[in-house]
Amino acid sequence: MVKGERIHYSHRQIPILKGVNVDLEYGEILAIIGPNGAGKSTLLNILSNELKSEQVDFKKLSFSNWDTLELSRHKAKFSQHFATDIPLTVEEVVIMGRYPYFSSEPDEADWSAAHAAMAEVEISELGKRPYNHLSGGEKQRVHLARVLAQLKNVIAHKLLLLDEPLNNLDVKHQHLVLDIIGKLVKQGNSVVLVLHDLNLAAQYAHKILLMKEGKVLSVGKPEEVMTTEFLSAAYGFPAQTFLHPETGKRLIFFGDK
Ligand SMILES: Nc1ncnc2c1ncn2[C@@H]1O[C@H](COP(=O)(O)OP(=O)(O)OP(=O)(O)O)[C@@H](O)[C@H]1O
Repeated sequence: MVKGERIHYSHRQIPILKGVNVDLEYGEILAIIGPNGAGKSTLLNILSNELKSEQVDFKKLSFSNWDTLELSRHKAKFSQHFATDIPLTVEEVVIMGRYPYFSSEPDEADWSAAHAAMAEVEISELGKRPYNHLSGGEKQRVHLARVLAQLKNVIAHKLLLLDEPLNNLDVKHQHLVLDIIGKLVKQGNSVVLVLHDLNLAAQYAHKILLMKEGKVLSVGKPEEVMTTEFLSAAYGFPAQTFLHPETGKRLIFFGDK
Protein backbone atom coordinates (compact mmCIF):
# COMPACT_ATOMS: atom_id res chain seq x y z
CA MET A 1 0.00 0.00 0.00
CA VAL A 2 2.73 2.46 1.00
CA LYS A 3 6.31 1.90 0.05
CA GLY A 4 9.14 4.26 0.82
CA GLU A 5 12.70 3.48 -0.15
CA ARG A 6 15.68 5.25 1.35
CA ILE A 7 13.62 8.24 2.47
CA HIS A 8 15.82 11.23 3.21
CA TYR A 9 14.55 14.47 4.61
CA SER A 10 16.43 17.56 5.74
CA HIS A 11 15.28 20.83 7.21
CA ARG A 12 17.61 23.78 6.52
CA GLN A 13 20.34 21.32 5.64
CA ILE A 14 19.98 19.48 8.93
CA PRO A 15 19.24 15.82 8.15
CA ILE A 16 16.15 14.53 9.96
CA LEU A 17 15.46 11.28 8.10
CA LYS A 18 18.51 9.36 6.90
CA GLY A 19 17.55 6.60 4.51
CA VAL A 20 14.38 5.17 6.04
CA ASN A 21 12.64 2.22 4.34
CA VAL A 22 8.93 1.61 4.93
CA ASP A 23 6.75 -1.12 3.47
CA LEU A 24 3.13 -1.26 4.57
CA GLU A 25 0.79 -3.98 3.36
CA TYR A 26 -2.98 -3.95 3.04
CA GLY A 27 -4.72 -4.82 6.31
CA GLU A 28 -1.70 -4.02 8.45
CA ILE A 29 -1.14 -1.84 11.54
CA LEU A 30 2.34 -0.32 11.64
CA ALA A 31 3.41 1.43 14.85
CA ILE A 32 6.30 3.87 14.66
CA ILE A 33 8.09 4.10 18.00
CA GLY A 34 11.29 5.69 19.29
CA PRO A 35 12.56 8.43 21.58
CA ASN A 36 11.78 12.15 21.30
CA GLY A 37 13.25 13.73 18.20
CA ALA A 38 13.87 10.38 16.45
CA GLY A 39 11.92 11.54 13.38
CA LYS A 40 8.61 9.69 13.91
CA SER A 41 6.27 12.62 13.14
CA THR A 42 8.43 13.70 10.22
CA LEU A 43 8.21 10.19 8.76
CA LEU A 44 4.43 10.13 9.27
CA ASN A 45 4.15 13.51 7.52
CA ILE A 46 6.06 12.10 4.57
CA LEU A 47 3.95 8.94 4.44
CA SER A 48 0.84 11.14 4.43
CA ASN A 49 2.26 13.47 1.75
CA GLU A 50 2.11 16.54 4.02
CA LEU A 51 5.85 16.71 3.44
CA LYS A 52 6.69 15.90 -0.15
CA SER A 53 9.01 13.07 -1.07
CA GLU A 54 9.55 11.38 -4.40
CA GLN A 55 10.76 8.32 -2.50
CA VAL A 56 7.25 7.26 -1.45
CA ASP A 57 4.60 5.40 -3.48
CA PHE A 58 0.98 5.10 -2.41
CA LYS A 59 -0.86 2.22 -4.08
CA LYS A 60 2.06 1.87 -6.51
CA LEU A 61 1.80 5.51 -7.64
CA SER A 62 3.91 8.47 -6.59
CA PHE A 63 1.84 11.00 -4.61
CA SER A 64 2.54 13.59 -7.32
CA ASN A 65 0.52 11.45 -9.76
CA TRP A 66 -2.54 11.39 -7.53
CA ASP A 67 -5.48 13.76 -7.90
CA THR A 68 -5.65 15.66 -4.58
CA LEU A 69 -9.41 15.24 -4.09
CA GLU A 70 -9.30 11.55 -4.93
CA LEU A 71 -6.36 11.10 -2.55
CA SER A 72 -8.33 12.63 0.33
CA ARG A 73 -10.92 9.87 -0.06
CA HIS A 74 -8.23 7.19 0.11
CA LYS A 75 -6.28 8.46 3.10
CA ALA A 76 -6.76 10.63 6.16
CA LYS A 77 -4.43 11.86 8.85
CA PHE A 78 -4.95 12.69 12.49
CA SER A 79 -2.42 15.03 14.03
CA GLN A 80 -1.88 16.17 17.60
CA HIS A 81 -1.69 19.77 16.42
CA PHE A 82 -5.41 20.34 16.15
CA ALA A 83 -6.87 23.73 16.98
CA THR A 84 -8.12 24.01 20.54
CA ASP A 85 -10.24 27.06 19.75
CA ILE A 86 -12.88 26.49 17.07
CA PRO A 87 -16.13 28.47 17.41
CA LEU A 88 -18.31 25.65 16.09
CA THR A 89 -20.41 22.84 17.49
CA VAL A 90 -18.96 19.35 17.74
CA GLU A 91 -20.90 18.02 14.75
CA GLU A 92 -19.87 21.03 12.65
CA VAL A 93 -16.24 20.13 13.31
CA VAL A 94 -16.82 16.46 12.46
CA ILE A 95 -18.63 17.30 9.21
CA MET A 96 -15.41 19.03 8.04
CA GLY A 97 -14.13 15.51 7.44
CA ARG A 98 -16.69 15.32 4.62
CA TYR A 99 -15.24 18.28 2.66
CA PRO A 100 -13.87 15.89 -0.01
CA TYR A 101 -17.47 14.81 -0.73
CA PHE A 102 -19.57 17.99 -1.01
CA SER A 103 -19.17 21.43 -2.55
CA SER A 104 -21.69 23.70 -0.81
CA GLU A 105 -23.80 21.78 1.72
CA PRO A 106 -23.34 18.30 3.19
CA ASP A 107 -26.12 15.90 2.19
CA GLU A 108 -27.83 13.18 4.21
CA ALA A 109 -25.08 10.65 3.44
CA ASP A 110 -22.44 13.09 4.75
CA TRP A 111 -24.34 13.65 7.98
CA SER A 112 -24.89 9.94 8.40
CA ALA A 113 -21.12 9.32 7.95
CA ALA A 114 -20.37 12.04 10.51
CA HIS A 115 -22.89 10.67 13.01
CA ALA A 116 -21.63 7.10 12.55
CA ALA A 117 -18.05 8.25 13.24
CA MET A 118 -19.21 10.19 16.32
CA ALA A 119 -20.98 7.08 17.63
CA GLU A 120 -17.80 5.03 17.14
CA VAL A 121 -15.73 7.31 19.38
CA GLU A 122 -18.65 7.78 21.80
CA ILE A 123 -19.29 11.48 21.32
CA SER A 124 -22.85 11.29 19.88
CA GLU A 125 -24.30 13.04 22.89
CA LEU A 126 -21.85 15.95 22.48
CA GLY A 127 -23.00 16.77 18.91
CA LYS A 128 -24.71 20.10 19.63
CA ARG A 129 -22.21 21.25 22.28
CA PRO A 130 -19.74 24.05 21.50
CA TYR A 131 -16.41 22.43 20.65
CA ASN A 132 -14.59 25.03 22.78
CA HIS A 133 -16.33 23.82 25.94
CA LEU A 134 -14.99 20.26 25.70
CA SER A 135 -12.17 18.66 27.67
CA GLY A 136 -8.84 17.84 25.98
CA GLY A 137 -9.71 14.15 25.58
CA GLU A 138 -13.17 14.97 24.20
CA LYS A 139 -11.68 17.41 21.66
CA GLN A 140 -9.25 14.72 20.62
CA ARG A 141 -12.12 12.29 20.00
CA VAL A 142 -13.92 14.94 17.92
CA HIS A 143 -10.92 15.11 15.59
CA LEU A 144 -10.67 11.33 15.49
CA ALA A 145 -14.35 11.25 14.44
CA ARG A 146 -13.55 13.85 11.76
CA VAL A 147 -10.86 11.68 10.16
CA LEU A 148 -12.99 8.53 10.49
CA ALA A 149 -15.87 10.37 8.76
CA GLN A 150 -13.46 11.33 5.96
CA LEU A 151 -12.80 7.68 5.20
CA LYS A 152 -16.42 6.51 5.21
CA ASN A 153 -16.86 5.49 1.58
CA VAL A 154 -16.85 2.34 -0.56
CA ILE A 155 -13.18 2.61 -1.60
CA ALA A 156 -11.17 -0.51 -0.78
CA HIS A 157 -7.81 -0.35 1.01
CA LYS A 158 -7.82 3.05 2.68
CA LEU A 159 -4.96 4.44 4.73
CA LEU A 160 -5.31 6.07 8.14
CA LEU A 161 -2.32 7.87 9.63
CA LEU A 162 -2.38 8.87 13.28
CA ASP A 163 0.17 10.90 15.22
CA GLU A 164 -0.04 9.99 18.91
CA PRO A 165 -3.80 9.38 18.79
CA LEU A 166 -3.96 8.09 22.37
CA ASN A 167 -2.56 11.16 24.14
CA ASN A 168 -5.13 12.73 26.46
CA LEU A 169 -7.32 9.62 26.37
CA ASP A 170 -8.22 7.53 29.42
CA VAL A 171 -7.55 3.79 29.33
CA LYS A 172 -11.02 2.83 28.12
CA HIS A 173 -10.95 5.33 25.28
CA GLN A 174 -7.40 4.32 24.32
CA HIS A 175 -8.60 0.76 23.82
CA LEU A 176 -11.78 1.99 22.11
CA VAL A 177 -9.66 3.82 19.51
CA LEU A 178 -7.34 0.84 19.06
CA ASP A 179 -10.36 -1.45 18.60
CA ILE A 180 -11.74 0.90 15.91
CA ILE A 181 -8.34 0.68 14.20
CA GLY A 182 -8.46 -3.11 14.53
CA LYS A 183 -11.83 -3.23 12.77
CA LEU A 184 -10.63 -0.93 9.99
CA VAL A 185 -7.68 -3.16 9.16
CA LYS A 186 -9.83 -6.30 9.24
CA GLN A 187 -11.70 -4.72 6.31
CA GLY A 188 -8.42 -4.50 4.35
CA ASN A 189 -7.48 -0.92 5.26
CA SER A 190 -4.07 -0.02 6.69
CA VAL A 191 -3.05 2.12 9.63
CA VAL A 192 0.24 3.80 10.51
CA LEU A 193 0.44 5.34 13.94
CA VAL A 194 3.05 7.00 16.08
CA LEU A 195 2.82 5.68 19.62
CA HIS A 196 4.70 6.37 22.82
CA ASP A 197 2.96 3.60 24.76
CA LEU A 198 5.09 0.58 23.88
CA ASN A 199 2.82 -1.93 25.59
CA LEU A 200 -0.16 -0.82 23.51
CA ALA A 201 2.01 -0.91 20.40
CA ALA A 202 3.02 -4.51 21.23
CA GLN A 203 -0.58 -5.45 21.95
CA TYR A 204 -2.17 -4.09 18.77
CA ALA A 205 0.39 -3.51 16.00
CA HIS A 206 1.30 -6.14 13.41
CA LYS A 207 4.58 -4.45 12.66
CA ILE A 208 6.81 -2.10 14.65
CA LEU A 209 9.28 0.39 13.22
CA LEU A 210 11.74 1.50 15.88
CA MET A 211 13.53 4.75 15.08
CA LYS A 212 16.54 6.46 16.53
CA GLU A 213 18.23 9.63 15.26
CA GLY A 214 16.47 9.62 11.90
CA LYS A 215 17.22 5.97 11.12
CA VAL A 216 15.42 2.66 11.51
CA LEU A 217 17.02 0.74 14.34
CA SER A 218 14.77 -2.28 13.82
CA VAL A 219 11.59 -3.18 11.95
CA GLY A 220 9.45 -6.31 12.11
CA LYS A 221 6.98 -8.13 14.31
CA PRO A 222 6.68 -6.81 17.91
CA GLU A 223 8.57 -9.81 19.28
CA GLU A 224 11.44 -9.22 16.84
CA VAL A 225 11.79 -5.49 17.54
CA MET A 226 10.80 -5.19 21.16
CA THR A 227 13.81 -6.86 22.66
CA THR A 228 15.76 -5.72 25.70
CA GLU A 229 18.72 -4.87 23.46
CA PHE A 230 16.89 -2.81 20.82
CA LEU A 231 14.70 -0.92 23.29
CA SER A 232 17.53 -0.13 25.70
CA ALA A 233 19.68 1.06 22.79
CA ALA A 234 16.90 3.19 21.28
CA TYR A 235 15.78 4.90 24.46
CA GLY A 236 19.14 5.01 26.25
CA PHE A 237 17.47 3.53 29.30
CA PRO A 238 17.42 -0.07 30.58
CA ALA A 239 14.42 -2.00 29.27
CA GLN A 240 13.08 -5.36 30.37
CA THR A 241 10.64 -7.44 28.34
CA PHE A 242 8.29 -10.19 29.49
CA LEU A 243 5.69 -12.34 27.81
CA HIS A 244 2.02 -12.02 28.69
CA PRO A 245 1.12 -15.38 30.29
CA GLU A 246 -2.00 -15.83 28.15
CA THR A 247 -1.52 -13.93 24.90
CA GLY A 248 2.24 -14.39 24.62
CA LYS A 249 2.52 -10.72 23.58
CA ARG A 250 5.41 -8.56 24.74
CA LEU A 251 5.18 -6.60 27.97
CA ILE A 252 7.74 -3.85 28.39
CA PHE A 253 9.06 -2.37 31.59
CA PHE A 254 11.69 0.35 31.83
CA GLY A 255 14.15 0.58 34.70
CA ASP A 256 16.58 -1.90 36.19
CA LYS A 257 14.73 -2.59 39.43
N1 LIG B 1 9.96 22.18 10.93
C1 LIG B 1 11.07 21.85 11.60
N2 LIG B 1 12.03 22.76 11.81
C2 LIG B 1 13.18 22.44 12.46
N3 LIG B 1 13.44 21.21 12.96
C3 LIG B 1 12.51 20.29 12.79
C4 LIG B 1 11.27 20.53 12.11
N4 LIG B 1 10.54 19.40 12.11
C5 LIG B 1 11.28 18.49 12.79
N5 LIG B 1 12.45 19.01 13.18
C6 LIG B 1 13.50 18.31 13.95
O1 LIG B 1 13.59 16.99 13.46
C7 LIG B 1 13.79 16.06 14.49
C8 LIG B 1 12.69 15.01 14.45
O2 LIG B 1 11.45 15.62 14.78
P1 LIG B 1 10.12 14.76 14.87
O3 LIG B 1 9.03 15.68 15.32
O4 LIG B 1 9.91 14.04 13.59
O5 LIG B 1 10.49 13.73 16.01
P2 LIG B 1 9.57 12.72 16.82
O6 LIG B 1 10.28 11.41 16.82
O7 LIG B 1 8.19 12.74 16.31
O8 LIG B 1 9.66 13.36 18.29
P3 LIG B 1 8.62 13.41 19.52
O9 LIG B 1 8.56 12.03 20.11
O10 LIG B 1 9.31 14.36 20.46
O11 LIG B 1 7.31 13.93 19.04
C9 LIG B 1 13.80 16.87 15.79
O12 LIG B 1 15.13 17.06 16.18
C10 LIG B 1 13.14 18.17 15.41
O13 LIG B 1 13.65 19.23 16.18
